[in-house]
Amino acid sequence: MIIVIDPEKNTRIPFSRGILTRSITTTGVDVGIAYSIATEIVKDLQRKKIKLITKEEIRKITYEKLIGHGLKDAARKYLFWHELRRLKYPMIILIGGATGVGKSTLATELAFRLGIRTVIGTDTIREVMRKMINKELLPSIHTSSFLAWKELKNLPRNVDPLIYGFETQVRYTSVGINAVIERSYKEGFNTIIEGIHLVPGYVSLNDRSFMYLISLKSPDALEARFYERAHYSLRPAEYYIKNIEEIIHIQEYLIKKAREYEIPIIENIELERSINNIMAHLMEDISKRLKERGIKLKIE
Ligand SMILES: Nc1ncnc2c1ncn2[C@@H]1O[C@H](COP(=O)(O)OP(=O)(O)O)[C@@H](O)[C@H]1O
Ligand SMILES: O=C(O)[C@@H](COP(=O)(O)O)OP(=O)(O)O
Repeated sequence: MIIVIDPEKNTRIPFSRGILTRSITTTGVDVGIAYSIATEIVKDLQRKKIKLITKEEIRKITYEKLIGHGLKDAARKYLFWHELRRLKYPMIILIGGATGVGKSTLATELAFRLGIRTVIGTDTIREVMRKMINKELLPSIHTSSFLAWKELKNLPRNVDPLIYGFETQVRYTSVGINAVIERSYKEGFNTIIEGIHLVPGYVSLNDRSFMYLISLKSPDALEARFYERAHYSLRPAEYYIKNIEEIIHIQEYLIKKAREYEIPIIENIELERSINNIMAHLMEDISKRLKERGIKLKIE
């Protein structure tokens, strides 16, 4: 067995090909290729009869292996994410978008790639609020976001009822969301929050938060996602398809808001591409913020 030592933390853990594969996938390299590179590294270590290795040495070997495979860009990205981990740079990643566009799928995959352990859905935050504030007191949070308008009495004149109802639910849910953001910020831990209630202008952004809006413009593709989701969850596709016009109208509103607040919009057609797109944005955004703070990464 090969043991990995971390002289800084004074820890010893068994070498895991899975962990190494995951760290290589942060660069956007296909998981199959990442696995075979990790396997090559293991074989090299075994051939050289290495029993103890430091994390720093693994980093160097992996970087060189990526270069050796002609993956120069991936090698640079690999070093970037490792440097960031060393800097202990906390991130709050916010993934917004209409229902069914793929937010929770992307958030889970992103968490896996970045080794982030906390993923919170705004649906869960809304659910907690529902238990605390009953339907009579706050009807707008006790239904789906696209039906909230039906719960409101005395709708103001000259407003779009659907958007007014949606914004009302968002305004209340944002109280809980912003509390989670503040807590993550204060504690300095990595968090991913995903959900329809993350709306620019309502969600509080700070120097550690990175927001992206996920879209899926084709109604047919969105419909297919609802059927796909119904295979493994109890959320019936028909319920969402019946309301698809409202859902698409909310998506248009979210896209408008994202443009207004300069939030990157990621069209989620293919999962792998969307993830790589978000990772590329993140890398660029983080580098920019580090530069503004006068922090230089070793790789630059
Ligand atoms: N890029 C994608 N390509 C194909 N299917 C996807 C993609 N992203 C998500 N899905 C599927 O679409 C469905 C809805 O995704 P989900 O993550 O639950 O959406 P949301 O959290 O935005 O409501 C899920 O069954 C998911 O597996
Ligand atoms: O309110 C809404 O529009 C959806 C959002 O959920 P996501 O699909 O965005 O997670 O919640 P639901 O009514 O299905 O509990």
